[in-house]
Amino acid sequence: MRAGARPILPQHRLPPETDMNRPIHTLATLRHIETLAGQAGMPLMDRAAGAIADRVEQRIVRGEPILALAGRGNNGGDALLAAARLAARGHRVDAWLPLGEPATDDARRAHAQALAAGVTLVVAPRTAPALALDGLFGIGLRRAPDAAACAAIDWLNGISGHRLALDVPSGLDAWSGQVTGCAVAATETLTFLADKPGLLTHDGPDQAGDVHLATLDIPPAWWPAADGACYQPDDDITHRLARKQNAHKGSFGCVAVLGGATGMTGAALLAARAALRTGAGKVRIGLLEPALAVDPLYPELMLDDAPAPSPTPMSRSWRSAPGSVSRRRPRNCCGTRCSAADRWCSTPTP
Ligand SMILES: NC(=O)C1=CN([C@@H]2O[C@H](COP(=O)(O)OP(=O)(O)OC[C@H]3O[C@@H](n4cnc5c(N)ncnc54)[C@H](O)[C@@H]3O)[C@@H](O)[C@H]2O)[C@@H](O)CC1
Ligand SMILES: [K+]
Repeated sequence: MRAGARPILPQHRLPPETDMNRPIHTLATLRHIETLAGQAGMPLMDRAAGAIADRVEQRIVRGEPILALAGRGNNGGDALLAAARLAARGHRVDAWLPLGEPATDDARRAHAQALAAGVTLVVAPRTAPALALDGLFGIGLRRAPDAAACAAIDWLNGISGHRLALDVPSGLDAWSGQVTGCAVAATETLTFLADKPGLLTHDGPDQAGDVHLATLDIPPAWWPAADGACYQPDDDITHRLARKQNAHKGSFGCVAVLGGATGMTGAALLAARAALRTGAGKVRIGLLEPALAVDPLYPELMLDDAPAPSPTPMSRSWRSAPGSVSRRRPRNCCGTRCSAADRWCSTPTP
């Protein structure tokens, strides 16, 4: 890093980069990391291009046609620089810029390198590619794609080949996960630096396909504490929890789940099962309308009636559970409402 260019974000720490717990950062943090990399002379686009080219070579065999679809920003730059790398490795690569010439210095440099490496610029795709790189828009999407962008996106969505989205599928809002207008339906997304919230929520999971992360070797000290994490437990999570052999359910805390108004038992059960699977020792469900004596899949769950309304004293077990509760019915079907005054909380609803 250049002298004087120090990271300014607090609480630096290593982002946990396991498949089970991938950090999620705000787009502002990613932009800040990008700035630090620029100050340090760290070639992030080159690293992204290398990761893209490696990924492409896992998907196709030499000789199959590749198309790089590039927008005007650095997302397009990623596509063009990857195209340059692939052409230099002997692949057959076309590049299509349906929105016009590159508009950033890095993208212009990538464009020049692509041409120098033998990438063919086309005004319309010549043939159906075996793989297309989607580099129209990344985290710089500012508004719904216009007609020209949607036409290119529609074309891309119509090919039978592999659609590899770079950073995020073009048209998807990298923060909200929403699609307004049109978006690439990727078969796979290679995202850079960290997972984007938009890949994980709303339309994101449907649009992104399989998501892979290329961290681009950012120094761990540059990362602030993550704003969230993509938690992906496998079915055997409990065997990964570090526990003494001589432990029992009383050693790992208690979770209380309240819910299960008439016809809504499932939400309470799912929440309670999730608590068990993530390591809670005792999990009690207070059903507003008792419908079950036991959960046959998770018989270790303790099913109960929801406790009586305050000020009636609650049973000892419910008093020891997190928070205190009232038996007042939720005001919507799933009881989304949480209130400090009412002191009950139940499951969220869309
Ligand atoms: N943030 C980082 O650290 C890194 C960023 N990289 C790449 O750079 C991307 C971000 O690049 P940019 O900030 O240049 O942004 P983008 O390339 O995502 O998009 C910006 C361009 O699209 C135009 N645009 C935005 N919305 C539009 C719309 N609805 N219709 C038509 N044009 C529209 C803008 O005018 C601008 O020309 C990332 O997604 C990633 O692919 C990578 O090179 C690696 C590192
Ligand atoms: K993209």
